[in-house]
Amino acid sequence: MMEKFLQQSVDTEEKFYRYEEQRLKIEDKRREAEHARELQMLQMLGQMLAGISSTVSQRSQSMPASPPQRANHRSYGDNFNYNAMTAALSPPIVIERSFSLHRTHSLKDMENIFQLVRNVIPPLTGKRHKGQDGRIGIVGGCQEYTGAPYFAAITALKVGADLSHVFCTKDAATVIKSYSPELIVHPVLDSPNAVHEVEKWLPRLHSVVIGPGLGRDEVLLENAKGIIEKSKVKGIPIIIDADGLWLISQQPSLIQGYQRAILTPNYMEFSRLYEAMLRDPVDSSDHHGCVLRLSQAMGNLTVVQKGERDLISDGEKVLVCSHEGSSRRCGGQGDLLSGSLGVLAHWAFLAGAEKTNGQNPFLVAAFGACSLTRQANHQAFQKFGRSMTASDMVSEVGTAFNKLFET
Ligand SMILES: NC(=O)C1=CN([C@@H]2O[C@H](COP(=O)(O)OP(=O)(O)OC[C@H]3O[C@@H](n4cnc5c(N)ncnc54)[C@H](O)[C@@H]3O)[C@@H](O)[C@H]2O)[C@@H](O)CC1
Ligand SMILES: Nc1ncnc2c1ncn2[C@@H]1O[C@H](COP(=O)(O)OP(=O)(O)OP(=O)(O)O)[C@@H](O)[C@H]1O
Repeated sequence: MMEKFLQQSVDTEEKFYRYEEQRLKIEDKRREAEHARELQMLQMLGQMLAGISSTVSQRSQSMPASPPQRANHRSYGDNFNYNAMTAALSPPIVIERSFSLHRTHSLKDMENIFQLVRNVIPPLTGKRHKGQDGRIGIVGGCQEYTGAPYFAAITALKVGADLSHVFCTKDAATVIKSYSPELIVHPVLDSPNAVHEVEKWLPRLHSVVIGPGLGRDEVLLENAKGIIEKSKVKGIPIIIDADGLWLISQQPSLIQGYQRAILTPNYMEFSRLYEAMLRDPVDSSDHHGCVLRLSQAMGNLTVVQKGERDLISDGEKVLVCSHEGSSRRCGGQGDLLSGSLGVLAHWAFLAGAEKTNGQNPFLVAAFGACSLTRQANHQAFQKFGRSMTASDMVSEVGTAFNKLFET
């Protein structure tokens, strides 16, 4: 009897989600019509953007041969019309963006690219229902690290996702739940059928963030690997951070060529990946070239090299985000970045290249997430100075978002 009831509940839930997906598609079409005029405006802005500050850089002499994945170039959106021939012949473009709200000369540039970010943000309307604005999964959280998945997951909610799931180990789950009643926490990551347990949820997730607080236990890394493989099969945007990047530096082929992936390495993670892929140490006199080459070697997926300036590349362009943050470098800031990127990547992917005026939607999403993280850092630092922690930044996410994107 109980089993029958449970089965019925599962069936009903499945129906609900199928219905919801249909609703989402209809809603998207409506939004597209609504935004047709905005698009026109954006096209004009895009032309200005191209004219203002694009500089063409030379292809690096030491650039490795293009990996075979370049044949699949630009597969981040089904409707994306990309001329692979043109891409193969054109030199990479480096777009410099040095953004500080206190430097008036850069305000115009900033406005242009921020407008592209704004354009992918779904409008808040009374017609949408729970789940439509994003269901994000965070894969990470173990005995040692419970803060990292929490920061990523709560940030996803504060940016505007409707539901935020954490897939973590059993002993991390109660701790993470106790931080926040808003999160949906699955204590499955160290279970014998972990991949299957997470796979069941994948049809309901719009993006997954793999790595915050994952740790380096071999069983957990193996499970993360299985989850990445299943997510790829479903075409879900994947953000890989922290220990997820450790896994990738051991087995790059796991994600190589999957252009719906975004890697967010910090200094150490970038060096590890770069050496694994390029068999050379990072050239500290050519940061742009390094991020460009790493993205190319990975098959043109998006790489966000975090640091004093965030360098974002898809192997063709390099965006630079040096939006003002602060000198405070407490742990957890990268988790805010990956959580916010989970949401923005979904929004940008859904909106497609049309809404981003032909720019790679994942570049636009990454730029938005970097700016947002740095703005939250800046605001929190204004209040707390040296005592600022990642939790203080989480509290600033809403106002930072409004300041940058809701104006
Ligand atoms: N509260 C939490 O639960 C937190 C957990 N975290 C997790 O901790 C795990 C390990 O992350 P780590 O970043 O420590 O791992 P890494 O092994 O990548 O870092 C190793 C060391 O490199 C150092 N390093 C970082 N940037 C550097 C730079 N620019 N120059 C020189 N050295 C540098 C770090 O201080 C660290 O000691 C991840 O799972 C991560 O998600 C972090 O996200 C921080 C917060
Ligand atoms: N020197 C710096 N100056 C200004 N901002 C920085 C600097 N270094 C990093 N950031 C910003 O901090 C954010 C997180 O980067 P960081 O290098 O701290 O990540 P991380 O080490 O992966 O974080 P975590 O502690 O969550 O693992 C990024 O948005 C980046 O822009």
